[in-house]
Amino acid sequence: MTSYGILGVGSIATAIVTGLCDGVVDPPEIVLSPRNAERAAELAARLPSVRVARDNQQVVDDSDVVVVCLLPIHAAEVLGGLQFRANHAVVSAIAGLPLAQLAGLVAPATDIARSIPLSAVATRGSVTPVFPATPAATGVYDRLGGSLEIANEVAYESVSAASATVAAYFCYLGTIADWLSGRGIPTAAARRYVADTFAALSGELDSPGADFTALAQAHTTPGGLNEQFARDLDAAGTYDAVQAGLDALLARIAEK
Ligand SMILES: NC(=O)C1=CN([C@@H]2O[C@H](COP(=O)(O)OP(=O)(O)OC[C@H]3O[C@@H](n4cnc5c(N)ncnc54)[C@H](OP(=O)(O)O)[C@@H]3O)[C@@H](O)[C@H]2O)C=CC1
Ligand SMILES: O=C(O)[C@@H]1CCC=N1
Repeated sequence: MTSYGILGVGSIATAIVTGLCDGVVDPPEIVLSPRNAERAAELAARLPSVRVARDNQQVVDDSDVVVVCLLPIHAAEVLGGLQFRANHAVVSAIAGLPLAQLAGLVAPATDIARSIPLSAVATRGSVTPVFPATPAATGVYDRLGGSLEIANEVAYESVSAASATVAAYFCYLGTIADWLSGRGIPTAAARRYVADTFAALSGELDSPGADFTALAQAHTTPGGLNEQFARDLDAAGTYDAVQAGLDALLARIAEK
């Protein structure tokens, strides 16, 4: 079975390792980089097929597929200091690091893919965009809820921008909950109400075609409150700001 090495054991690596191993009958062997020792040790203690390497080079030496979960600011320094083999496969989760730059850092390895995992891979509950769809990349993510092949790197970068809208989504929900608690609803109850409301609605996203206009329409009582709120946000430029923010993300991602 393919053995995996993970460089950078933070949030997304924890989700990937958990999804690959937790509750899995025949989990893969995984070796973790030692930095963030507490997190790595916790994973190794909890998951029998996971161990912690003595250094980053041992992660690379002991694995067939190296999954890179480093922060962008650390990538060049860390990867540039490691010796890869020509037969290594590399799967990067680093946002904004293009294939051409990765290739320079992991040479002589040439089997390289980029990917955009979300934390729901921990429960094998989300599909991960990959480019290109190398067997190593689809091999990892097909164990974690599926992989979505993106046609080219330009399109991949747009998907990468779109994937970075999650924190703002929670800020939106938090604003509603805070507004409620500011009006006397106990904070815990306000948060619970907002969370339950949107958790219940998330089932509607499974509708065929995920037509967001139709979904909005289905919740718009003519002359009603939803209609007013959506119109007010539109008039305030909220949706234009979403588009502008996405444009700015893409510009940052595409800046080499
Ligand atoms: N979080 C997410 O939802 C997603 C993240 N990504 C990408 O994944 C990457 C990691 O993000 P995330 O997990 O959130 O970040 P984290 O900061 O949680 O994880 C990065 C980890 O790298 C470790 N690290 C730093 N220097 C070294 C080194 N020299 N050798 C080995 N490990 C090192 C850090 O250790 P220490 O804490 O000790 O500094 C930290 O544990 C980023 O490039 C991000 O763009 C992509 C998709 C989603
Ligand atoms: O916010 C970030 O930078 C990373 C990339 C996509 C999701 N999280």
